Amino acid sequence: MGDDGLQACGVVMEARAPGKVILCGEHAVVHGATAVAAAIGLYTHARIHLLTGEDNLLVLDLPPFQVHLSWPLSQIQSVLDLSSLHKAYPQDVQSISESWSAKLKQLTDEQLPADADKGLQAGVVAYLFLHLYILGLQPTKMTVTSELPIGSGLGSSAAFCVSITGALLAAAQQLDLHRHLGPTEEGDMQRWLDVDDKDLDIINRWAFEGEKIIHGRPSGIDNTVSTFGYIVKFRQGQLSRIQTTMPLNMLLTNTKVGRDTKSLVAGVGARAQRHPKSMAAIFDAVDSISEEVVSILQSNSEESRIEHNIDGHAQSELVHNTVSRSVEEIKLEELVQINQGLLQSMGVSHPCIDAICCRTSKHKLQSKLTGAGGGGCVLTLLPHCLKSKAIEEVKADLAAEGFECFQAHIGGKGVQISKK
Ligand SMILES: Nc1ncnc2c1ncn2[C@@H]1O[C@H](COP(=O)(O)OP(=O)(O)OP(=O)(O)O)[C@@H](O)[C@H]1O
Ligand SMILES: C[C@@](O)(CCO)CC(=O)[O-]
Ligand SMILES: [Mg+2]
Repeated sequence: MGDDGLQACGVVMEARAPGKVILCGEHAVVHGATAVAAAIGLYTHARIHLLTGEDNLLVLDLPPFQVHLSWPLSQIQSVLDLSSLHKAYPQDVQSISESWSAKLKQLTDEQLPADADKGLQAGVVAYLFLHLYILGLQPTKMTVTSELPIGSGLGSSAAFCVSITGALLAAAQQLDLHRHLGPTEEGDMQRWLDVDDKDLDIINRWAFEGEKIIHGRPSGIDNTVSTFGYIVKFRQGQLSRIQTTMPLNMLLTNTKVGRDTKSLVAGVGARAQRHPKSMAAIFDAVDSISEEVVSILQSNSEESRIEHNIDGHAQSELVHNTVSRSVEEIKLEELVQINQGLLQSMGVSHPCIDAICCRTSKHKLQSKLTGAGGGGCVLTLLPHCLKSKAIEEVKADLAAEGFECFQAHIGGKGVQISKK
């Protein structure tokens, strides 16, 4: 018996799914443009315990929200028509119906405190939907914790959906898992298993259905990066992995201004309806930026990083604005600056985001919002030659303004599973 008095029957599965940064193309990607995103080394963990039949409950613990919810299975059965579930099986990905959406909201509202975070309801509805469709009415306890700031542009909603889906499919014994032989991450004693590619696709498709419940109109880029990991180019539901030898270092700064992706995406959609031609031109410009970023990342780096002087002597780096940069870094910085200008034109920047861009430009560094904007996080490109002392100065400058800065590993693996 656990601390909470529940009878776990010994099966525990855990999935971890990374957050992401969008290097370029957010919002425009919802309207068909190309975007480039990368997984970051900050994870959401979903741990599922199968409970014995004595505890006829679905239990959901969300420590970041200090929320503990539990539904008797009999209550769920009395509210929902579960006949559609008999036809469902995990490979057959389904969308939530209007009637299920209304009933799951009702089940959620009965449990959540009246003053609960407004975005939380959608997250809980997504959990109930994914649980009932993937694992059915099996009694379980799910605990979801996260290293990501929630609602800050680093893809917490996608990591939530991907990790829950991974844990549910693992508990349903629907995943082929591979032991990876590489070293475990420093200090991480847990053994993480990779998921077979065909199963990653199923995780991704269910997680997208969860994102739709939280976001309204997601492009699918966030769940795709969280599922597959690495650096990806994404356009109209299609992804291709970007291999690069270019060092991609960035500083992430959290404005700590709360916002939600759903209303920001809706706001850009409304602007596009009011000004279809002008906004289409902006989305086109973003598409060109993303294509250029892809070609820079994929350029034969060693060769093209060498810039030739007029007298024919090669110099490996250019001195641009006092810090040495490769030609690619200079181009990338310009594209980040242009993309941020276009995001401002879409109406998704914020005075705090603008203040961070302005602060970092005083250090000759370029920044843009990442994710949905309206607050949340800002990324700042760090040229590979920038000394750690200079990085500390930028961080101190931003901290003095009340902003929180951090660095994260870029381009790691996507969702993984651990069994106990
Ligand atoms: N650990 C978590 N526990 C419960 N719900 C979560 C968790 N992480 C994310 N969510 C859900 O996701 C919502 C936040 O998603 P939102 O899309 O607004 O921001 P984000 O995903 O962090 O940023 P972006 O979409 O710009 O990358 C929360 O309101 C909640 O519904
Ligand atoms: C704002 C957006 O483009 C990215 C959010 O991380 C929304 C989406 O693509 O789903
Ligand atoms: Mg999100």
